Amino acid sequence: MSATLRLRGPVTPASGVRLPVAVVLFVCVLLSVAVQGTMLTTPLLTMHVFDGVMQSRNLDTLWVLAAAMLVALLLGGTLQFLRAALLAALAEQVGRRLQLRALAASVRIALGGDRTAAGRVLQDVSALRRVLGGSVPADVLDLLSIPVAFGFLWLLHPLFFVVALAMTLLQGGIGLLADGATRDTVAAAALAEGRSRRALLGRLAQRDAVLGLGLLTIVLARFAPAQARSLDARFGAERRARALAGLLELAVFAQQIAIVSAGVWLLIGQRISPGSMLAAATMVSFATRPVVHLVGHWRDWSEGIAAATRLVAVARRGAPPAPVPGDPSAPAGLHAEGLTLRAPGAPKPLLRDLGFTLPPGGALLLAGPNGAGKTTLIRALLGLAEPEAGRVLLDGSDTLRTPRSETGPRIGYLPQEAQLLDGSVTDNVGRFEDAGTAAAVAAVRRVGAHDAIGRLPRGYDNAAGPEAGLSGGQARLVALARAFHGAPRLIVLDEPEAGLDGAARAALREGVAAARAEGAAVLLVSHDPTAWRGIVDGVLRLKGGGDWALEMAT
Ligand SMILES: Nc1ncnc2c1ncn2[C@@H]1O[C@H](COP(=O)(O)OP(=O)(O)OP(=O)(O)O)[C@@H](O)[C@H]1O
Repeated sequence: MSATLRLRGPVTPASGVRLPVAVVLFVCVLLSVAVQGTMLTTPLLTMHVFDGVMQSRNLDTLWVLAAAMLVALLLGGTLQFLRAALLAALAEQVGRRLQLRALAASVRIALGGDRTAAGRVLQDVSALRRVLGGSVPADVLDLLSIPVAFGFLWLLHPLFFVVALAMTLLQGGIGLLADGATRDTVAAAALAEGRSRRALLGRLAQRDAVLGLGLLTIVLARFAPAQARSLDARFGAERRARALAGLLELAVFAQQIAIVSAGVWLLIGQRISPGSMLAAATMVSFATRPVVHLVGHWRDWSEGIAAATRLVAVARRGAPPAPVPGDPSAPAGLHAEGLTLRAPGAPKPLLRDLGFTLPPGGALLLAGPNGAGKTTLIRALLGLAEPEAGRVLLDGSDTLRTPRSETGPRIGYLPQEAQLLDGSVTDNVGRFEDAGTAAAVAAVRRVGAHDAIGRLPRGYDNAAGPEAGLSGGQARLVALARAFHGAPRLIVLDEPEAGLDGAARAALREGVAAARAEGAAVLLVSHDPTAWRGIVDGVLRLKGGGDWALEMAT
């Protein structure tokens, strides 16, 4: 079945039948109805054996009925196997699709500053995949058998119907109780656990400071209480869950006793036949079994629902802003108007009503004291953060509301941290495009880093990702070259001189001048404006408290 139903990712017609999720779900529902149909024949045949064969003493009828039961069971088993295969393929496909979408959304949410929600996304995707791939979907589909089983019970005798209904409600009630008693605690414990684990991992990344300054004991002492609290909450929830699981077992026993007692009472009053009583006992367990299963696995589905709810919220929050068409009346280059920015949770804006135009070939230096909002402004200019008011246009395209696939290639950006990805120097400089080594070498040369790259053990083929072991300065040179790659229309450099030696700084200034000459608009943050005199056209100075000034060189 899975060979023809290749539901993983985008399926090519040659590799198997392409089935939409809705169709697979519909087939699963049909299969479930068929499975339930075959299962429900068992009590009916049992009734016939008891009432017919016992009276007629005809063994031939017994063999026929036994063979019919066997066929029904085999058919039911086969259909159940097919349904399980379909559900597994469905879970796999949904999981894969979800993972990529959720990851994209979580990156956007992390950009907005909520790293906790972003970090939890992959955990939630695995929780949901576990639930979808487990027994819960089949149990939910088995709920379809409940109305049919109840209908049969009513026909056998309304008392059986009443007993079954009471038992189903009791077991469902236990499930709701278990969920209500533990869901919030388990969710809060998981959240606290994830948060403290991430905080600890963050400290591990600062290993030199932690060990060198003898801070390890303090770090662990801070981690321990939060971890203990979340474990206490989790263990408490599990204790309650175990107690309720015991209650559920009692309810199942009570159901058997109740149905047998009702059957015997009806039998004594000669209101039903012995076969009906046996059929009712089997039918009641059919009616209540899906509920008992779901209640038994309440934690799986309750965690799955919580994970799905969070993922939907993440997808909504992480959706890219609705695209807007370009503004043909806007000036060429970078144009900001009415820009007001506020740091998350801050009472006052960092910047108020900022407006300027940086034409192609122009260069501005962004200056201001620490914390004045230079990086925040850069992120708003690049469309990475939404301003409180105003808009930013690059050659008429709104940088926030134009698809990144259009604006990304027109922008060169050096963030404060190099942020290199797994791959070689060439891959990182060339943004993993197939532009070839020549374009990467040209960008590296432009920032004067060719010799430095040549000194790496494998030169341009050297690994450059976060685990590659490049020095801070080497990583920064690679990131700097990436910002100049492919003749971007706008080059934004956040403190580009940080970590560079004197020769590299001089080469950088030459690179900026050359990029300007080729028509790029350049904006760079520096705490040393004098070093850039003659290379930039002016200084955009952030003064703190929302004030700013544009000082053009005369
Ligand atoms: N995600 C955030 N959450 C809360 N506050 C933030 C966040 N990002 C920035 N801020 C605040 O906004 C202010 C400006 O920060 P920003 O990094 O833009 O300053 P900067 O001018 O680049 O500083 P520096 O020169 O030190 O790099 C700071 O007070 C900072 O604490």
